[in-house]
Amino acid sequence: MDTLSDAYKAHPLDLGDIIPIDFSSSPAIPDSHTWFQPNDDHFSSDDPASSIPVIDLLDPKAKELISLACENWGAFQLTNHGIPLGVIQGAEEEAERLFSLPTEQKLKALRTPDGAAGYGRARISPFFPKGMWHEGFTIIGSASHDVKKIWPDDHARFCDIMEDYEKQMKVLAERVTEMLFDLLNISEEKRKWVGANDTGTALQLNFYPSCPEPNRTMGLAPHTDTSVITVVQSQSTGLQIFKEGKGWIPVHPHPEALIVHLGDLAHIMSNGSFCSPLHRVTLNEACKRYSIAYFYSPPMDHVLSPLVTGDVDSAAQFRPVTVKEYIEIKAQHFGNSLSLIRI
Ligand SMILES: O=C(O)CCC(=O)C(=O)O
Ligand SMILES: [Fe+2]
Repeated sequence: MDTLSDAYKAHPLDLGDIIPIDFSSSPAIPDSHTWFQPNDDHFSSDDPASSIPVIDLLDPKAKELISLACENWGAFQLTNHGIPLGVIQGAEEEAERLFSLPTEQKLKALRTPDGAAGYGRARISPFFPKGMWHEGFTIIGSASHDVKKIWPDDHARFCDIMEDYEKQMKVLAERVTEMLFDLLNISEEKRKWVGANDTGTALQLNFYPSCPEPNRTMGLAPHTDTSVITVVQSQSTGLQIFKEGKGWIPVHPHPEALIVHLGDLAHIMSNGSFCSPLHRVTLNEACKRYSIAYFYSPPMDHVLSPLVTGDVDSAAQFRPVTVKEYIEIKAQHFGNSLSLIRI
């Protein structure tokens, strides 16, 4: 069975697109990381009332509210999600412990040019002319192979905490995915993979160092996720979601919520009725920011075919593709990928 790592093998990156700069020794923004000039107007105004909805998973109307959020935003914040606070905080503390290490130590676990797991720049970096104020660490399956290189004698704590975090995220992701599939009337046959052990999951730890001139650079550049759903934890502001006609809308993290985004695979499966939102991360002068994203997708050989109802209007918008094929298209064509499979 192919894995997520196999899907990336055909598109190796340059080392320059993998190695982050040493942010601790960058008192100013270097030209390589300058996205905007001081007077550029690129941040939208902030109206907290018109951001993504906060939905209580135990609300009897949760399914309907999720349906509306998926149509309007492709994202929502979820409370009463069942993941203990200790698990969330424990994972964030381990992410912080890892990213606080000296650069030489983190570079021991640098991602290989054709690999998907390990330490490095965001995988979307080659599609942008400028670097991002960000470091990432990707875990696919067990973290121990990479973490042993960083902490030869002390990797068990990190690995155990991340493994437990992933297990709990999987249960939540399955629950939310089943709700989405109920809403879309997806058949038993097409949802058999939910709950299986060979799903295409990945855990992405993100670190955004504090930044001397936050308005001139970028934390994470605009992108859509490839997953069916992504569950993100972060207690800090910075995430923004693009809303057609309104611009970039900040997400104000609810202290007890996790953020759920739909990815391109959900957009394809729903035949475009649910959207995979463009999102980005901005920076802060005073605070560092951490986030952990759990990507949940079907197995690589699963065929995605858009849901088509009996309506004349609902002819399939996308040709059928396997998950692996779509990930390979995205690794090469990034933001144009959906249009490349459009019928
Ligand atoms: O840091 C965040 O809040 C979002 C991270 C994200 O979008 C990603 O890892 O794909
Ligand atoms: Fe994302």
